[in-house]
Amino acid sequence: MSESPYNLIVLISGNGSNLQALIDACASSELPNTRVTHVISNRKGAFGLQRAAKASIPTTYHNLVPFKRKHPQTEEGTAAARKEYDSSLASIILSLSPRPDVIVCAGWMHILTPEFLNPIAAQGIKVINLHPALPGEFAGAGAIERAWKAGKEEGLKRTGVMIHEVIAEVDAGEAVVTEEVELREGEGLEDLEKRMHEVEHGLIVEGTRKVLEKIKK
Ligand SMILES: Nc1nc2c(c(=O)[nH]1)N[C@@H](CN(C=O)c1ccc(C(=O)N[C@@H](CCC(=O)O)C(=O)O)cc1)CN2
Ligand SMILES: NCC(=O)N[C@@H]1O[C@H](COP(=O)([O-])[O-])[C@@H](O)[C@H]1O
Repeated sequence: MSESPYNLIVLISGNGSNLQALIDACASSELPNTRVTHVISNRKGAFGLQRAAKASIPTTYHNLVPFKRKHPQTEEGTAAARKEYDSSLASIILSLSPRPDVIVCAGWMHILTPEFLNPIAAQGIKVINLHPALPGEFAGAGAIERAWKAGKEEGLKRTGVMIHEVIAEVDAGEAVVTEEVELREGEGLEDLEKRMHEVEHGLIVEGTRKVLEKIKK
């Protein structure tokens, strides 16, 4: 990797354990010459914001409510609000210094619209996402529970985790790295979730490193 550091902006919505994995990797040799320069959450109470603050990483709470208030509470109004919200999110990110090399969705629980994706792509910034499923399976929210149920009810033998490029179609972007996770007969959902999160914490670092290795600084 080059002398000038690689800059990551991480989008979160919750606990931030995957954010923590990235922060720890930057502090070790796992992600050399790399730093998390900003963390953005769509939820004020996200514990990941506290993790960032503890690591002296600047944070932003990007609240959807002010955008919703400007539109009628209809399907169309909500869609318009989300587009304005996403456009604003892109403007916030593009106004930050240093400019990110990669934006990592680490439990970011909003579907990103082209109003976000297009201006970011225009600046040559990659967006990647951690998804607790394999390519083409269980797209969207609640993937772990859906796989667990498929194991119980349909005999599914394995699920997995992937880091993928983010495109408009949800969880359909090219996979950067994947790892299968076996489904164990009689295992409870919480135990599967624990095993999945352990895989996530390693894969988010490996996937970020793979993307950074392709960026020439
Ligand atoms: N355009 C894209 N946006 C996002 C992607 C993507 O691949 N393309 N990945 C997701 C992350 N994600 C799964 O990995 C995901 C998260 C949330 C949802 C979802 O249905 N969210 C609801 C709201 C849920 C909430 O606010 O509690 C919604 O957006 O209406 C789907 C997929 C990140 N975004
Ligand atoms: N569709 C994306 C998705 O469901 N992501 C899920 O959000 C969690 C975030 O945890 P964290 O806040 O502790 O990193 C991850 O564990 C992942 O399974």
